[in-house]
Amino acid sequence: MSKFAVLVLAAGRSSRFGDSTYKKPFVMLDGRAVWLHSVERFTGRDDVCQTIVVVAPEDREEFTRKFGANLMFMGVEFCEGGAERADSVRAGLEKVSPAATHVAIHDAARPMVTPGEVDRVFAAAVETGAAILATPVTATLKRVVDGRITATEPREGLWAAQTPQAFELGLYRRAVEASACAAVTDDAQLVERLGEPVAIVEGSPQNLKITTQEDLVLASSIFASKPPAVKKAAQVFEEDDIWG
Ligand SMILES: Nc1ccn([C@@H]2O[C@H](COP(=O)(O)OP(=O)(O)OP(=O)(O)O)[C@@H](O)[C@H]2O)c(=O)n1
Ligand SMILES: C[C@](O)(CO)[C@H](O)COP(=O)(O)O
Repeated sequence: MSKFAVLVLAAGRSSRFGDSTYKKPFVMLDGRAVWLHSVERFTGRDDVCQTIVVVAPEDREEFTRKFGANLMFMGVEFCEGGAERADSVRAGLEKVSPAATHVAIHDAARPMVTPGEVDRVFAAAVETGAAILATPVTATLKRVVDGRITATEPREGLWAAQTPQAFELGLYRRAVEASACAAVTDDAQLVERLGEPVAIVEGSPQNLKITTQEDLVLASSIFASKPPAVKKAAQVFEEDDIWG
């Protein structure tokens, strides 16, 4: 049976999150910290052998003080991330258990991912070696220079990448080793650079990444729009659509 090590990335600067006391992985959403929602999508899965939260060095002390009990109760590990996303991924990779056959990398800032989406992207990664959640681009895309439209870009074939992004572990280690210190904004890019195929698994726009304060409002309204009983029951039974 395939076993996934899951890296939940929470070590960013939240610079687009505006004036907030806490960085976005640590703000409350529907009564729990954003990072906790994300981690809960993976802990307790039979195909997950390890979950590692990656936090910024400057957040380590407060994170362990506030959430140490949660980590211990859930059997979740943590490590310090780096200045760039790829540095945080490398730090997490160094802790991956020898029992793992695959690695999944998930933004802590994407707390709305559903168990069914995780099922599908994990299955695709086992089948193909590399897979990511994504949604087809539906907006009309404009290229803008100095506040003026300079072109309308064709959107045919364009998808917006999400996470989890999941890979056969050996493949991903090769991709990271070959990448030097590439400035990449997602994890699939490193595998693409090897010339290896990465499968797309269609997700939902509800698997939004909390980047700005407005995204937090959107995420809160999605939670609020679901009857608590259904949401709770679904969470207990891990149904595909936990939103009922
Ligand atoms: N060096 C980094 C950069 C990002 N992340 C994580 O990767 C996810 C997606 O990144 P992003 O939304 O860009 O988060 P930030 O980098 O914090 O946001 P910003 O660019 O606004 O500072 C987030 O959960 C973030 O914590 C990380 O672990 N380490
Ligand atoms: C990984 C990602 O969430 C896929 O859309 C996105 O690339 C993260 O980018 P960011 O610049 O770190 O927000």
